[in-house]
Formats: sequence, structure tokens, C-alpha cells
Amino acid sequence: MITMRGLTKRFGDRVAVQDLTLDVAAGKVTGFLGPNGAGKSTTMRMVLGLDRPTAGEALVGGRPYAALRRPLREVGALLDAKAVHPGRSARAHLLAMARSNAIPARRVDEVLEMVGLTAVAGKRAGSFSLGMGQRLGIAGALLGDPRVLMFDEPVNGLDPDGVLWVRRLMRSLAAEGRTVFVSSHLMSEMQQTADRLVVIGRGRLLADAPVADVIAGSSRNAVRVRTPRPDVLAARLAAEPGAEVTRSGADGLVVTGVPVERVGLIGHEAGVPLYELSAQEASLEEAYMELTGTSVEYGVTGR
Ligand SMILES: Nc1ncnc2c1ncn2[C@@H]1O[C@H](COP(=O)(O)OP(=O)(O)OP(=O)(O)O)[C@@H](O)[C@H]1O
Repeated sequence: MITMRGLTKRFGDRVAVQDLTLDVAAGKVTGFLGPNGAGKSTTMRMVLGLDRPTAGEALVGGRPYAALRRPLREVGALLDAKAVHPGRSARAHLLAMARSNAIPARRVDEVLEMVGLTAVAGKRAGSFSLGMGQRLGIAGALLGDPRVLMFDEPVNGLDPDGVLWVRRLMRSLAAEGRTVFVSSHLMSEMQQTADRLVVIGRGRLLADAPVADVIAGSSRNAVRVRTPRPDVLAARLAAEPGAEVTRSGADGLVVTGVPVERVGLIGHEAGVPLYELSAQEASLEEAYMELTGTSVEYGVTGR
């Protein structure tokens, strides 16, 4: 588990992370989302002891990173896949990491196999493609067989096969009871991979909830109805608290703010025949856009 309590980071008078308090639980994939500059990397760097919090604390398994005796065995991370000496082979890079944490050399071959780099283990990391570099970074994170894993944009640069592989890897690591904390800008990918989401904007916590709850909170969730008597049904629905009803075509209505079951019941009570009754769930992308709409730092101002 990763614990953050009042975690805050200022760079001069710029607040990068503001008072984050949350737990990233074991046995789940937790997606970490936020616009560019929201503070995701800074948060992860503080968990790894690479940035010192201005206030508050970040703990891994109840202890600050600096207090971990063999850190790679407790928390593995992929932050920057390019942080590898370009002249070193993939195997030499991992061997050096292993040695510094008393990890046996045979584990290097195991993780190379896990990420599919065995055939190129002797090649210079500098000659690797973006996707191969990501795989090498993931191998480094897995090296110490840690209970906690953090990945910053792990699918960046991967082809569809690679994306699928990362998704399965995250799921299987969580199924083994590990804590998996992963940042991404790819909403459709997160919708398929994550159990929970932590969303931040301008350093502040915007949401910390199961994926389904984040989506359910969107105003884009709607019910579509078709009926030969749309006026009658629209009038009945409009009387529901919180309902918004718009006409769609000759016989259609789109209703927000009323659950699909209730719409069906109201139609029944009004004696109105229904040709179609369907719930239209918002995408994570739509829910995310609503959540972060006012906290996008580097947006286009629509001039
Ligand atoms: N070393 C630093 N010195 C000064 N400001 C910094 C430093 N590192 C980060 N920042 C600032 O802190 C804020 C948060 O940056 P961070 O890289 O954590 O965001 P992010 O959510 O990871 O963004 P992205 O999605 O673009 O990777 C930004 O405004 C950034 O400019």
C-alpha cells in the first residue's frame, strides 16, 4: 500500500502538489490521471524519495522510502524509460541494479524473459526503440519482485500488442495482491485496466473512487427513449427532480438525471408505449473531461 498524508510540494512559489491525502490499496490497479502539469510525476517522485515533500508525507508499506533497507525489493518503478546508460546492454543495466539491492543475477534473466527482451539482452540500450525501452524500464521495476509498483505512462510508445501486454501484466500483478499505481493519458486504456482512479488537477485531488463511480458521476449518462407520444412522456419526465429532457428526432427523447428504470416506470404509469429504452453510459473520457475541465493548465483558450 502507498499512503499519502497532506502530501505537498512547492517549487518556489509554484505549487505542484497540494495536500494530497489518499491510500493506494494492494490488490488493485489504481489509475493516476490528470492534465499535463497536474503533478502526477512529482507525486510519484515523492513516493520514491526523489523529491522531498514541502509538507506531509508519502509512505510505502507504512515507511518512508528513505527508511527502506532494500528499496527495489519493496517498490519498483518505471518513471522515465530513457534513464538508462545508452552504452550499456539491457542485461548489464539490470545486473547493476540487481547488485545494488542484493538481488540474485538469475532474476535478471527471469525479468528479461517476462518482458520479452531475452533475444536482445546483449544489445546496447541506446539502440532500443521507444517500446523496447519501456519494456526494459518495466523489467527494472519487476526486478526486486516488489509488493508495490508504480508506472508513469507505461504504454507510451508501445504498439497495440505491447499495450495489451502491459494491460495484462498490470492486471496479473494486482491479482497477485500487489499495489499497482499507474499514470496515463489514455482514458480508454485506463477504463479497461484500472479498478480505481485517482484524478488530480493543478496538484489537488479531484477524485479518488472506483472507475464505475467516476463514470456514474458524469452528467453525460443519459437514457434514450422512443415513443409515439413523446410530448406526453416529456411532460411527465420533466416533473422529476433533476431531470433534463431534450427532443431527439420525431419520436425520441434524451433524458439525463433520471435512472433508466425510473424512465421505464414513468412511461408505464403514463400509459405511453415505448419503442426503445436504453441507458447510454458516459465514457471515462467524458467523465474525466468534466472533472478536470477547470483545472487544465496548458489548454487552448478558444480564441
Ligand atoms: N524540478 C522542478 N522545478 C520547478 N517546477 C517543477 C519541477 N518539476 C515539476 N515542476 C512543475 O510542477 C508541476 C507539476 O509537474 P509534473 O511533472 O509533476 O506534472 P505531470 O502531471 O506529471 O504532467 P505530465 O502529464 O505533463 O507529465 C508543473 O507545473 C511543473 O512545471
